[in-house]
Formats: sequence, C-alpha cells, structure tokens
Amino acid sequence: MARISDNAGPARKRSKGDGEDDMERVALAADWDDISTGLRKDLGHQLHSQWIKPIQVGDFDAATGTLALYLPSEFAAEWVRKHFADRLSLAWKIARSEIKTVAIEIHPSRKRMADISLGDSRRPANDGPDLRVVSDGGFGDPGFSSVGLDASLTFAAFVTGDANVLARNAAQRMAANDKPQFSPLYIKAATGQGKTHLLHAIGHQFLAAHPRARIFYCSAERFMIEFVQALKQNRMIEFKTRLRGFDLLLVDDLQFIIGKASAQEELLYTIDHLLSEGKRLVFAADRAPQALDSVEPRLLSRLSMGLVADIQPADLELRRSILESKLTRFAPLSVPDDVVDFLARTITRNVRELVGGLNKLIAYAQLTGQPVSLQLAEEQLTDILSANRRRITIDEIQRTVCQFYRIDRSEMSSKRRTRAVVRPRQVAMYLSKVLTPRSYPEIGRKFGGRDHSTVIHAVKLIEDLRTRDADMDGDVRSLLRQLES
Ligand SMILES: Nc1ncnc2c1ncn2[C@@H]1O[C@H](COP(=O)(O)OP(=O)(O)OP(=O)(O)O)[C@@H](O)[C@H]1O
Repeated sequence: MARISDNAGPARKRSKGDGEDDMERVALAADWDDISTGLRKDLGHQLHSQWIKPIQVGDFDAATGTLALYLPSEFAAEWVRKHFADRLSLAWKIARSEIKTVAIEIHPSRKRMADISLGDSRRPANDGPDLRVVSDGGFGDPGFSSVGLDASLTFAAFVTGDANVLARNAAQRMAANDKPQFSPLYIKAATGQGKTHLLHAIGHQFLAAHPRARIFYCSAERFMIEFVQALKQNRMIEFKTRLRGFDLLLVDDLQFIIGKASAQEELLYTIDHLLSEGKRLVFAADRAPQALDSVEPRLLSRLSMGLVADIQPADLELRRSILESKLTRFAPLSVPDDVVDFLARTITRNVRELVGGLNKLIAYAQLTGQPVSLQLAEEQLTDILSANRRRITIDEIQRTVCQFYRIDRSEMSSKRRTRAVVRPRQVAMYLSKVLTPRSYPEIGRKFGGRDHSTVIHAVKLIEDLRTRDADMDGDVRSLLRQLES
C-alpha cells in the first residue's frame, strides 16, 4: 500500500475547489512514493537520497499534460534534468497516462529567493525557471530515417588513439558496405569517452552509402517510453512493424534500460528479427552487458553475441590530439602549446569535459578580445580544473614504477647503480617532473637526496629514449595510463 509522501508539493493558499485539488495531490504523492521507491532500488541509496528524495511533486497542468517536479536549487534541478529526466519521465508516464511531460524546476519559493539575490528587478514576476522539458517524439514520428543524427559527430571528427582504436575500427566495419562480420556491436565506455559520437558516425556513414536506408537512433529510455506509449494507445502492431523495418538500429545508454519485462522482450524479438534479416545493430553503454541491471538473461546473451568493444579512458596523447583537432576549427585564433598541454594534462576525467573546457576558454577569449593564456585558463576553468585535479604524488609514482619493473621500493632512494634499478629510477624521476608540479631539487630530495642536476639528466635522457626506443616509450605510456586513470 502506497504511503503519502512528505514531499507533497509547495504550500498554497486554500481556495474554492481545494477539495478536489487536495485529492489530486494525495494521489500524485502516492504515485510519487511508489516511483521514488522503485528508483531507490535502481539507483541505490546514495544517489537516491542525494537527488531523488529532495524532489517535491508540484502541480499537474491537465491542459498541457505537464507535471512539475521541484528541487531546492537550480544546481540540483540542472543535475536531475541532466541525469534523471528520462527516467522520471518514463516512470511518471507509466504511472499515469495523462502525464505527457515532466518539467524539472527549482522550487518556486527558492526561485524567488534566487531572483532577489541576483538583484534582477527587471525580471517579470511570472518568468519561469529555465526548463528542460522532456517531451514526446521519436520513431512514432514520420520521417525518422535520419532522426537525431548530429551532423558534427562523424568519423572524420573522431580522433583515434590506442584507447579507442578497437571501437572505432569495429564501428567503421559496422558502417561499411559489405555484410557485417558481427552483429550486434556493443560499445562500452565510461561517460564522455565517445560512445554516442561513434553511434552517430556509424549512422552518417551508413546513410551516405545507402541514402534510402532506414536508420533509427534512440536511447534505451526513449525505446521504453515509445514502447509504453504504444502499449497504452493500442499501437503495438504499428510499433513492431516500424521497429522491425530498420536497416540500422543504434541504441544508446543501454544502462538505463529499466523495469518493464515486456519492453525488454520486445527489444529481444526486434534484435532476433533484425539479425535474422542480416540487419545491423549497435548498442552503447557504460558497462559490460553482464553488468547491466535487471536485464533478462536472454537479452543479455543477444547483446554479448556479437562484438563487445571497449573505449578506454583517453590517455594524455589522445587528449592532446583531440584538442589539436578541435583547434583546427578555431583558426586563426591561436591557442599556445603550453595551454593545450596544460588542458590535456589536467582535464583527464573525460573527453566531454576536455572539449567543453577548450570551448569555454575560446568563447571567453573571443568575446572579451583577450589572448588565450595559461592564466586565462586557470581563471576561467576553475570548476572543471578543480574537479579534475587529482594530485599525483611522487610516492604514488615511485610505488607504481617499482611494481611495474618489479624492483624493491627502497631502490628509488638507494645508491645502487646497476642498470636494472637506475633506469626505473630515471623513469620515476621523469614521471615526477611530467605529472607533478614539483621542482627538480624537490624531486631530487624524494629520491634519496639526489642533486637537481641528476634529475635534469634523467628527464632529458628518458625524453630522448622515448623518441628512439619503442620499448621505453611503451613502458612510459603504460605507466602514464596507470597513473592518470
Ligand atoms: N575520440 C574523440 N574524438 C573527438 N571527439 C571526441 C572523442 N571522444 C569523445 N569526443 C567528444 O566528447 C564529447 C562526449 O562524447 P560522447 O557524447 O560521445 O560520450 P559518451 O561516451 O556517449 O558519454 P555518455 O555516456 O555520458 O553519454 C562529444 O563532444 C564528442 O564529440
């Protein structure tokens, strides 16, 4: 039995018709209680209590089919819109067919406070908050052959490095003219590492070769929403016919496939049907098929039966190449090498933040007429930089290098001069210079009190060896990857 939630919307003055309104609010609160409980199971306690629990159910506007959900701050509202809008929308649509749209907003009382503190007296009183409204659309719409493909996300714009070469090659094979050697292709990567980019690129390339091809790109949540709507509106036959008519199906964010066993079953039948017709299927998710939550075993086995291709976090070299490739678009604006290097070294969490940081910096420089410099980057990107700054310590470097070369930790400070320990020590000194802000003398002190000239010599030597000796370069790359991940 559903309980009435504490979060039953903002206080209002009582007026005529409040009896009916109250009943509606009680019913909404009861639905919310159920939805919130379901989300707690899906998301886990921590995410739920941080983002879902603070939500208050606002008013439902029957004329537009819009339900307002309130959060205590614009930041929280923005976060919830970005990460949970589709989930919330889906859950509400399943609970109540009359809800067409869910609007995630800052609580009206907080909104007024925010306006007052901004001192914006010119703002009209009824000027609503910045909304992202989740609305309908998708493959129920006519003209879906190229729906949702972003023109900028092509193979030409995708920079390849060690971290993503397997996924890129697999994606290109999937888009190639001849019959695919595997299907489905399942692309797995952490957030912001280029999964969506590759999905769109496949779509573009396939469409270029087959202009009449029927392609559909959607998120797993969109699929679920479409399914539930078709079910409620008795449009299942039309839904199935359309779905099974695609030549290329691209399903993104599969980790959000939730609940509804019948929708998963429909996806399973669609996969079987399209595969038996030799059609192409591509899925992307932030985890391996086996790690998807509440997905039924038969669907899991279909997802894993083709090729599962990983994209690893972009390493330093790839991050630098991505920045350089983006920069060609901004010519003639010049971005000094030290700034590119700084961004590539500092913004390590994901490519989305890296590209976002560069875009922000350039936009600021263009708008203010200031040259791009290290100082400007530090000033303008404080949030991104501090979120990314995981200080790598010299101790951590020494430990990682010793494990890598299988030598005892004490050798970092010892006076032994055999090659088996000297080279790892020099590599560790080099990495300390590259990955930490420490000066040569400071590094020397951490290596058994060595002189700064010894450190300078080590850094130059390893730099030089990396250009001449592929093994050494490979070792250093691998260590950089370990330390930066
Ligand atoms: N190798 C790359 N070359 C060029 N741009 C890239 C590359 N990888 C990612 N990007 C860019 O980074 C941004 C984020 O990539 P994308 O949206 O594809 O990530 P994602 O893995 O789908 O993330 P999420 O799981 O959060 O949806 C996009 O602007 C994309 O173009």
